[in-house]
Amino acid sequence: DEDKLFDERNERYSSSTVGLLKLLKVEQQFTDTLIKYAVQLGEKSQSLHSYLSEGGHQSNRSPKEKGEFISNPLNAFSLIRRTSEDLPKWYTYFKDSIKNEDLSVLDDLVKKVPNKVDLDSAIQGIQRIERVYDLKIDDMAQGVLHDKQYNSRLSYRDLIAMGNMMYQQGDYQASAKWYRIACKRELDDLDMLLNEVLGNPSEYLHRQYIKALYIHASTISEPLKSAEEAFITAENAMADTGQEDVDNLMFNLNDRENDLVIKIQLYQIKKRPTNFEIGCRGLYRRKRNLVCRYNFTTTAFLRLAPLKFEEINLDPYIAMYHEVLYDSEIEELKGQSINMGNGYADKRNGTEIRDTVARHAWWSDTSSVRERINQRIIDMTGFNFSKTEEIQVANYGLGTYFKPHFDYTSDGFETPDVTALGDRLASIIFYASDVPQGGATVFPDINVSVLPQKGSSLFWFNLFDDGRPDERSKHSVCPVINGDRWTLTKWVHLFPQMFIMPCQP
Ligand SMILES: O=C(O)CCC(=O)C(=O)O
Ligand SMILES: [Fe+2]
Repeated sequence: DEDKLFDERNERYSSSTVGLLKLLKVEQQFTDTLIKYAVQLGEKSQSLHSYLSEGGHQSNRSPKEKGEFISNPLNAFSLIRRTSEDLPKWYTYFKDSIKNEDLSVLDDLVKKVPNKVDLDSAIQGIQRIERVYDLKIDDMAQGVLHDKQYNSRLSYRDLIAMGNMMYQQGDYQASAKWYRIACKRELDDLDMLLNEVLGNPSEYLHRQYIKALYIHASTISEPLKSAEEAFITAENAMADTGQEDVDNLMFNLNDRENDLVIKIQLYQIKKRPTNFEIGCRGLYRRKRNLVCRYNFTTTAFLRLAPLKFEEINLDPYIAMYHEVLYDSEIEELKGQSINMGNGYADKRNGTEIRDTVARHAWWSDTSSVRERINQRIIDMTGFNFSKTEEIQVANYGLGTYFKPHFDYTSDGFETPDVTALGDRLASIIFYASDVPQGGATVFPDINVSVLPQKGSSLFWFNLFDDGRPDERSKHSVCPVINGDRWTLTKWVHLFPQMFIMPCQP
């Protein structure tokens, strides 16, 4: 299966809401089948019912409810975690318990569960949301995202999965935070029946929590000692510790007062935010002396239908056109965007697994909507290009983001469109959805941050008049906290604008 794991053409459910909705359907079909055969488990069927009564499993949602459900990263992560880890265990349990029934439906479904890369990306997504927006893991576990309480929370096993990954990555502080909440959750709802099917992670969790706490504490009290050394000490010490001692330690750690001290210490040290993160948090200072007006002048068409126009930044020039995409066009676009590919921000480097930014596609269907949108860009900007040119569509997923980058390609790597038409003079992003939380477009070097507004479009230059790259055009997409982020991207190439924007002598 290794090859399949590293094949970047494989769809990742986590990297788009389109993918997450597909996975929701797989889970639904799977659990429907389990329920159908549950009677034959007799008393054991209790465990299935208690599993399904946990948050998240809910049939009969409307399409709109499904969309909202999946737009919440906690639900999305929980879905990916339990389909990739739990469903295969249920599969085995049913196969072993019900011998004389045909369970071939499950044989096919179990092949569709998310693979390790997908689960890891989902975990990274949650971690990214936590880091970039400086959220508290304690809050997230309870369904609070950026001060907003949602009706969803992470399960005991979700929390352990987060802790394990942070431990693996050597972030013992974050790891201890996740494990700590998991230990509390365990005291609340211990479920023996479920442990029979899914395994009982309790002993392992306690040992991991103790190790993570120890390593984190020693990196603070002995800063000269490396985390590596502390890790080895902790692993060795724990290997020699009997279960009774672990239980005693846990009893102390769970004591209310001790736990409070641990919590305070775990949250004491914070990383300094990058300028990109400050932008994502909406903390840049407001710009002054900018205007909003109607643009009547670009083309003859606009004299009939003026556009609402907002200046975002003067130098380099960035502007926003409001209400330029109709809902009906957006719906048509989404309908045509089922088969999208993984989008990456980094160049491929051997077998390294790259972060997916989003699912995207060149909108290649030569529909009349695409021509209409291209014509609109021509009307808006006065630039010159064929209205049959392709447009890029993107749909973001669980905590996915686009690192700070340039759209011009002068720094070496060339794409076919650039070879044929010249470098990307300007970029135009149409926001095809509102994003309730997160997902801003940020220009970290000039302190500009723009929140997506459905139907509006953002415009900026990547090059100076004479075609030299303008480094201030560096931009990025903040991770989506909650929402379904859709965009259309249009690049305006240099060559066709030759007679519209003459170079300065
Ligand atoms: O979606 C955005 O806000 C920006 C996307 C972007 O930078 C790109 O596609 O190059
Ligand atoms: Fe870009």
